[in-house]
Amino acid sequence: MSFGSRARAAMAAYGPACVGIDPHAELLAEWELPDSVEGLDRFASICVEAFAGHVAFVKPQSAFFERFGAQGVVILERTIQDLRHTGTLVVLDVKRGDIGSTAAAYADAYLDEDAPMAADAITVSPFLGFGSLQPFFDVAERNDAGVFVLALTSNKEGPEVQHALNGDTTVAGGMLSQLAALNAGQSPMGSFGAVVGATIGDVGEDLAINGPLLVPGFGAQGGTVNDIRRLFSSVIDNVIPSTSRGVLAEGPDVSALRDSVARVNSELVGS
Ligand SMILES: O=C(O)c1cc(=O)[nH]c(=O)n1[C@@H]1O[C@H](COP(=O)(O)O)[C@@H](O)[C@H]1O
Repeated sequence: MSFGSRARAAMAAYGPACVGIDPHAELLAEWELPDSVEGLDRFASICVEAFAGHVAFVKPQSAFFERFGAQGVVILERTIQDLRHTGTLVVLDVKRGDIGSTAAAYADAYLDEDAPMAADAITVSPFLGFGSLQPFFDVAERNDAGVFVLALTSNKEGPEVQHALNGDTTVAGGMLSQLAALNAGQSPMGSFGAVVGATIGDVGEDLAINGPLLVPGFGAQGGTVNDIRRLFSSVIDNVIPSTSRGVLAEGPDVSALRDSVARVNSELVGS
Protein backbone atom coordinates (compact mmCIF):
# COMPACT_ATOMS: atom_id res chain seq x y z
CA MET A 1 0.00 0.00 0.00
CA SER A 2 1.33 3.45 -0.87
CA PHE A 3 2.64 5.78 1.82
CA GLY A 4 -0.22 8.19 1.10
CA SER A 5 -2.77 5.43 1.73
CA ARG A 6 -0.99 4.22 4.86
CA ALA A 7 -0.71 7.76 6.18
CA ARG A 8 -4.42 8.41 5.59
CA ALA A 9 -5.35 5.16 7.41
CA ALA A 10 -3.01 5.89 10.34
CA MET A 11 -4.42 9.42 10.73
CA ALA A 12 -7.94 8.01 10.86
CA ALA A 13 -6.97 5.34 13.39
CA TYR A 14 -4.77 7.34 15.78
CA GLY A 15 -5.28 11.02 14.99
CA PRO A 16 -3.01 13.16 12.82
CA ALA A 17 -0.21 14.07 15.24
CA CYS A 18 3.42 13.24 14.64
CA VAL A 19 5.79 13.10 17.60
CA GLY A 20 9.39 14.06 16.99
CA ILE A 21 12.15 12.23 18.83
CA ASP A 22 14.69 15.01 19.36
CA PRO A 23 17.00 14.03 22.22
CA HIS A 24 18.39 17.49 23.00
CA ALA A 25 21.02 17.64 25.77
CA GLU A 26 18.54 19.72 27.81
CA LEU A 27 15.81 17.09 27.47
CA LEU A 28 18.20 14.31 28.51
CA ALA A 29 18.98 16.38 31.61
CA GLU A 30 15.26 16.97 32.30
CA TRP A 31 14.70 13.22 32.07
CA GLU A 32 17.64 12.78 34.50
CA LEU A 33 19.63 10.94 31.86
CA PRO A 34 23.31 11.49 31.06
CA ASP A 35 24.22 13.27 27.82
CA SER A 36 25.91 10.11 26.55
CA VAL A 37 25.26 7.06 24.38
CA GLU A 38 23.70 5.36 27.41
CA GLY A 39 21.39 8.33 27.98
CA LEU A 40 20.42 8.41 24.32
CA ASP A 41 19.73 4.67 24.37
CA ARG A 42 17.41 5.00 27.37
CA PHE A 43 15.67 8.08 25.94
CA ALA A 44 14.99 6.34 22.62
CA SER A 45 13.73 3.18 24.37
CA ILE A 46 11.29 5.20 26.48
CA CYS A 47 10.01 6.95 23.34
CA VAL A 48 9.49 3.61 21.61
CA GLU A 49 7.62 2.27 24.64
CA ALA A 50 5.45 5.40 24.81
CA PHE A 51 4.65 5.88 21.13
CA ALA A 52 5.05 2.62 19.18
CA GLY A 53 1.61 1.36 18.26
CA HIS A 54 -0.02 4.42 19.93
CA VAL A 55 0.48 7.26 17.45
CA ALA A 56 0.25 7.56 13.68
CA PHE A 57 3.72 9.02 13.03
CA VAL A 58 7.03 9.32 14.83
CA LYS A 59 9.76 11.53 13.42
CA PRO A 60 13.24 10.77 14.77
CA GLN A 61 15.58 13.70 14.18
CA SER A 62 18.79 12.10 12.87
CA ALA A 63 21.04 14.94 14.07
CA PHE A 64 20.47 14.17 17.74
CA PHE A 65 21.58 10.58 17.17
CA GLU A 66 24.46 11.41 14.81
CA ARG A 67 26.06 13.64 17.43
CA PHE A 68 27.05 10.44 19.27
CA GLY A 69 28.75 9.01 16.17
CA ALA A 70 28.39 5.42 15.03
CA GLN A 71 26.89 4.28 18.33
CA GLY A 72 24.20 6.94 18.06
CA VAL A 73 23.39 5.80 14.53
CA VAL A 74 23.06 2.20 15.74
CA ILE A 75 20.48 3.43 18.26
CA LEU A 76 18.67 5.37 15.53
CA GLU A 77 18.55 2.27 13.32
CA ARG A 78 17.13 0.17 16.14
CA THR A 79 14.61 2.89 17.04
CA ILE A 80 13.33 3.05 13.46
CA GLN A 81 12.98 -0.72 13.29
CA ASP A 82 11.28 -1.05 16.69
CA LEU A 83 8.72 1.60 15.78
CA ARG A 84 8.02 0.18 12.34
CA HIS A 85 7.52 -3.34 13.71
CA THR A 86 4.44 -2.06 15.51
CA GLY A 87 3.07 -0.38 12.39
CA THR A 88 3.85 3.15 13.55
CA LEU A 89 4.92 5.16 10.51
CA VAL A 90 8.44 6.54 10.79
CA VAL A 91 9.30 9.83 9.10
CA LEU A 92 13.07 10.00 9.37
CA ASP A 93 14.10 13.64 9.57
CA VAL A 94 17.40 13.76 7.64
CA LYS A 95 16.73 16.67 5.23
CA ARG A 96 18.83 15.21 2.44
CA GLY A 97 19.42 16.71 -1.01
CA ASP A 98 22.32 16.52 -3.50
CA ILE A 99 23.12 16.08 -7.18
CA GLY A 100 21.09 13.28 -8.75
CA SER A 101 23.58 10.39 -8.47
CA THR A 102 24.29 11.11 -4.79
CA ALA A 103 20.60 11.72 -4.11
CA ALA A 104 20.01 8.20 -5.47
CA ALA A 105 22.45 6.80 -2.88
CA TYR A 106 20.70 8.69 -0.06
CA ALA A 107 17.38 7.39 -1.35
CA ASP A 108 18.72 3.82 -1.31
CA ALA A 109 19.96 4.35 2.25
CA TYR A 110 16.64 5.50 3.70
CA LEU A 111 13.80 4.50 1.38
CA ASP A 112 14.77 1.08 0.02
CA GLU A 113 12.86 -1.45 2.08
CA ASP A 114 15.93 -3.73 2.18
CA ALA A 115 18.21 -1.06 3.68
CA PRO A 116 18.96 -1.32 7.43
CA MET A 117 17.81 2.29 7.98
CA ALA A 118 14.68 2.06 5.80
CA ALA A 119 11.96 4.44 7.01
CA ASP A 120 8.39 5.00 5.82
CA ALA A 121 9.29 8.51 4.66
CA ILE A 122 12.10 11.05 4.89
CA THR A 123 12.48 14.81 4.75
CA VAL A 124 14.43 16.30 1.82
CA SER A 125 15.76 19.76 0.98
CA PRO A 126 15.09 21.07 -2.55
CA PHE A 127 17.91 23.65 -2.62
CA LEU A 128 19.56 21.88 -5.56
CA GLY A 129 16.34 22.22 -7.54
CA PHE A 130 13.13 20.21 -7.50
CA GLY A 131 14.37 17.97 -10.35
CA SER A 132 17.36 16.86 -8.24
CA LEU A 133 14.86 15.15 -5.92
CA GLN A 134 13.66 12.75 -8.64
CA PRO A 135 15.74 9.78 -7.32
CA PHE A 136 13.97 10.14 -3.95
CA PHE A 137 10.57 10.05 -5.65
CA ASP A 138 11.57 7.06 -7.79
CA VAL A 139 12.94 4.94 -4.93
CA ALA A 140 10.02 5.95 -2.71
CA GLU A 141 7.51 4.91 -5.37
CA ARG A 142 9.13 1.48 -5.82
CA ASN A 143 9.05 0.91 -2.04
CA ASP A 144 5.67 2.41 -1.12
CA ALA A 145 7.53 5.07 0.85
CA GLY A 146 6.98 8.82 1.13
CA VAL A 147 9.01 12.01 0.73
CA PHE A 148 8.45 15.36 2.48
CA VAL A 149 9.93 18.34 0.63
CA LEU A 150 10.77 21.50 2.58
CA ALA A 151 8.53 24.25 1.18
CA LEU A 152 7.74 26.92 3.81
CA THR A 153 9.88 26.12 6.84
CA SER A 154 9.23 27.20 10.40
CA ASN A 155 12.48 29.15 10.90
CA LYS A 156 12.56 32.94 10.47
CA GLU A 157 15.34 32.77 7.83
CA GLY A 158 13.29 30.59 5.45
CA PRO A 159 11.49 33.41 3.56
CA GLU A 160 14.73 34.86 2.11
CA VAL A 161 14.89 31.80 -0.14
CA GLN A 162 11.34 30.41 -0.11
CA HIS A 163 9.55 33.71 -0.89
CA ALA A 164 12.01 34.68 -3.64
CA LEU A 165 10.41 35.04 -7.05
CA ASN A 166 11.25 32.59 -9.80
CA GLY A 167 9.43 33.99 -12.81
CA ASP A 168 5.92 34.80 -11.61
CA THR A 169 5.82 32.27 -8.79
CA THR A 170 7.72 32.04 -5.52
CA VAL A 171 10.30 29.31 -4.97
CA ALA A 172 7.97 27.69 -2.40
CA GLY A 173 4.99 28.00 -4.76
CA GLY A 174 7.01 26.21 -7.44
CA MET A 175 7.80 23.34 -5.04
CA LEU A 176 4.13 23.04 -4.06
CA SER A 177 2.83 23.04 -7.63
CA GLN A 178 5.36 20.39 -8.70
CA LEU A 179 4.31 18.24 -5.74
CA ALA A 180 0.67 18.68 -6.77
CA ALA A 181 1.59 17.47 -10.27
CA LEU A 182 3.32 14.37 -8.86
CA ASN A 183 0.33 13.56 -6.64
CA ALA A 184 -2.34 14.22 -9.28
CA GLY A 185 -4.98 11.51 -9.51
CA GLN A 186 -3.75 9.61 -6.43
CA SER A 187 -6.38 8.44 -3.98
CA PRO A 188 -6.92 8.89 -1.04
CA MET A 189 -3.83 11.11 -1.43
CA GLY A 190 -0.37 10.97 -2.96
CA SER A 191 2.81 10.03 -1.12
CA PHE A 192 4.80 13.19 -1.80
CA GLY A 193 4.30 15.78 0.91
CA ALA A 194 5.41 19.28 1.77
CA VAL A 195 6.81 20.68 5.00
CA VAL A 196 4.99 23.87 5.97
CA GLY A 197 5.67 25.40 9.39
CA ALA A 198 2.91 26.36 11.81
CA THR A 199 4.82 29.58 12.50
CA ILE A 200 4.84 31.10 9.00
CA GLY A 201 2.21 33.77 9.66
CA ASP A 202 0.55 33.73 6.25
CA VAL A 203 0.65 31.08 3.56
CA GLY A 204 0.00 32.98 0.35
CA GLU A 205 0.42 29.74 -1.61
CA ASP A 206 -1.88 26.98 -2.81
CA LEU A 207 -1.46 24.09 -0.37
CA ALA A 208 -3.82 21.75 -2.24
CA ILE A 209 -1.09 19.32 -3.30
CA ASN A 210 -3.20 16.17 -2.78
CA GLY A 211 -0.48 14.97 -0.43
CA PRO A 212 0.41 15.11 3.26
CA LEU A 213 1.47 18.41 4.83
CA LEU A 214 3.98 17.95 7.66
CA VAL A 215 3.55 20.92 9.98
CA PRO A 216 6.39 21.45 12.51
CA GLY A 217 6.78 24.51 14.68
CA PHE A 218 3.72 23.48 16.65
CA GLY A 219 4.38 23.67 20.41
CA ALA A 220 7.91 24.73 21.42
CA GLN A 221 8.40 27.12 18.46
CA GLY A 222 5.14 28.93 19.23
CA GLY A 223 2.71 27.51 16.63
CA THR A 224 -0.77 26.88 18.07
CA VAL A 225 -3.91 24.95 17.18
CA ASN A 226 -5.44 28.28 16.14
CA ASP A 227 -2.55 28.88 13.72
CA ILE A 228 -3.16 25.46 12.19
CA ARG A 229 -6.89 26.16 11.84
CA ARG A 230 -6.22 29.52 10.22
CA LEU A 231 -3.39 28.50 7.89
CA PHE A 232 -4.68 25.12 6.75
CA SER A 233 -8.49 25.34 6.91
CA SER A 234 -9.01 24.25 3.30
CA VAL A 235 -6.57 21.31 3.51
CA ILE A 236 -6.94 20.37 7.18
CA ASP A 237 -7.52 16.67 6.42
CA ASN A 238 -3.99 16.43 5.00
CA VAL A 239 -2.24 18.16 7.91
CA ILE A 240 0.17 16.18 10.10
CA PRO A 241 1.09 18.52 12.97
CA SER A 242 4.51 17.63 14.30
CA THR A 243 5.79 18.42 17.76
CA SER A 244 8.94 17.31 19.51
CA ARG A 245 9.77 19.28 22.66
CA GLY A 246 6.08 20.10 23.28
CA VAL A 247 5.37 16.42 23.94
CA LEU A 248 8.79 15.22 25.12
CA ALA A 249 8.80 17.82 27.94
CA GLU A 250 6.17 15.60 29.64
CA GLY A 251 8.60 12.67 29.88
CA PRO A 252 10.09 10.40 30.98
CA ASP A 253 6.84 8.99 32.35
CA VAL A 254 5.41 6.79 29.60
CA SER A 255 1.76 7.44 30.35
CA ALA A 256 2.36 11.20 30.64
CA LEU A 257 3.98 11.11 27.19
CA ARG A 258 1.04 9.18 25.76
CA ASP A 259 -1.47 11.55 27.42
CA SER A 260 0.35 14.51 25.95
CA VAL A 261 0.01 13.21 22.36
CA ALA A 262 -3.61 12.28 23.03
CA ARG A 263 -4.24 15.92 24.08
CA VAL A 264 -2.60 17.22 20.89
CA ASN A 265 -4.75 14.89 18.82
CA SER A 266 -7.98 15.78 20.56
CA GLU A 267 -7.33 19.54 20.26
CA LEU A 268 -6.67 19.13 16.55
CA VAL A 269 -9.54 16.85 15.78
CA GLY A 270 -11.79 19.41 17.46
CA SER A 271 -10.56 22.00 14.95
O1 LIG B 1 11.42 18.97 8.68
C1 LIG B 1 11.13 19.25 9.84
O2 LIG B 1 10.60 18.43 10.57
C2 LIG B 1 11.28 20.64 10.28
C3 LIG B 1 11.04 21.61 9.33
C4 LIG B 1 10.86 22.95 9.73
O3 LIG B 1 10.54 23.82 8.95
N1 LIG B 1 11.03 23.25 11.06
C5 LIG B 1 11.32 22.29 12.00
O4 LIG B 1 11.40 22.64 13.19
N2 LIG B 1 11.53 21.00 11.61
C6 LIG B 1 11.98 19.97 12.59
O5 LIG B 1 10.92 19.75 13.52
C7 LIG B 1 11.44 19.58 14.84
C8 LIG B 1 10.85 20.68 15.72
O6 LIG B 1 11.04 20.38 17.05
P1 LIG B 1 10.26 21.16 18.21
O7 LIG B 1 10.45 22.62 17.95
O8 LIG B 1 10.95 20.69 19.46
O9 LIG B 1 8.83 20.74 18.15
C9 LIG B 1 12.95 19.62 14.71
O10 LIG B 1 13.44 18.29 14.60
C10 LIG B 1 13.21 20.36 13.42
O11 LIG B 1 14.40 19.94 12.77
